[in-house]
Amino acid sequence: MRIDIISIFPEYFAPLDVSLIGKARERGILDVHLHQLRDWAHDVHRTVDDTPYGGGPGMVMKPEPWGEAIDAVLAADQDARPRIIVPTPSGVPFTQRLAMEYVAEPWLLFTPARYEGIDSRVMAEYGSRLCVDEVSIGDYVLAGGEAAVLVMVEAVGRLLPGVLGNARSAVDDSFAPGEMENLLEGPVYTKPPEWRGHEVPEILLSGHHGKIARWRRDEALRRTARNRAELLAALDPATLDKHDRRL
Ligand SMILES: N#Cc1c(-c2ccc3ccn(Cc4ccc(CN5CCCC5)cc4)c3c2)n[nH]c1N
Repeated sequence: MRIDIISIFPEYFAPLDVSLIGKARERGILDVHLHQLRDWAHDVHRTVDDTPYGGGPGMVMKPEPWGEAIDAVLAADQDARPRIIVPTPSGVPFTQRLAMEYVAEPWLLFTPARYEGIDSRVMAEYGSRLCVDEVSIGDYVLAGGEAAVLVMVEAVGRLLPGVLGNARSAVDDSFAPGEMENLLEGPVYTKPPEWRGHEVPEILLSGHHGKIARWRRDEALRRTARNRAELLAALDPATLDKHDRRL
């Protein structure tokens, strides 16, 4: 998978050099290209913003630098077309299901903005011939889109084949489509068996895999009911057997 990111703060993406994503890049599973938007702002001050038409707070990012920058990225591979992902507070929710859709794409182009966002003509220009998604990572307001790109790149990158390794499968994730979809993970434990008077639940030491699976599902249901009751309502009744309903 190729990922391009255009930003006025490319240094914001230093975290993509480390850990899971950094290793995936070293192994050639992921190919990340960072671009400084100001390289396509040709005035002496490398200006990328201006006042909003119609008045209103803040500044809006000018269309010209973005248009030239996106054209330059598209020219990198004229036989392919990236899916463009625009982080914005007014976008569709970014979910595990959307991450699974994105991991199937060979090429993603992220356009994190600052100020009050990008002149709307930019995505109108590319939306006529490319897939352009406006996406939000949550119902709170950030100062720009870079943090959202870090979140999305990690959520998508960890799903790439070979990134998580054999020890872990994304299929077991919370929110992953399937039986565990809409269920939060339950508690996890490791050695020692007793720590400051706190013991590991006996069932987990029993070696009885069927009972352990049932206990984990019960705990997942309890935590979901406690922290995200609305997700329980979305659970397919067929996946809730009589035992679950007892909880
Ligand atoms: N993903 C995601 C995001 C973002 C996000 C993503 C990208 C940018 C680019 C700039 N900002 C700052 C900003 C702040 C307020 C507004 C609303 N204004 C009211 C009047 C006109 C707009 C628009 C932008 C961004 C914020 N915030 N929260 C998320 N989940």
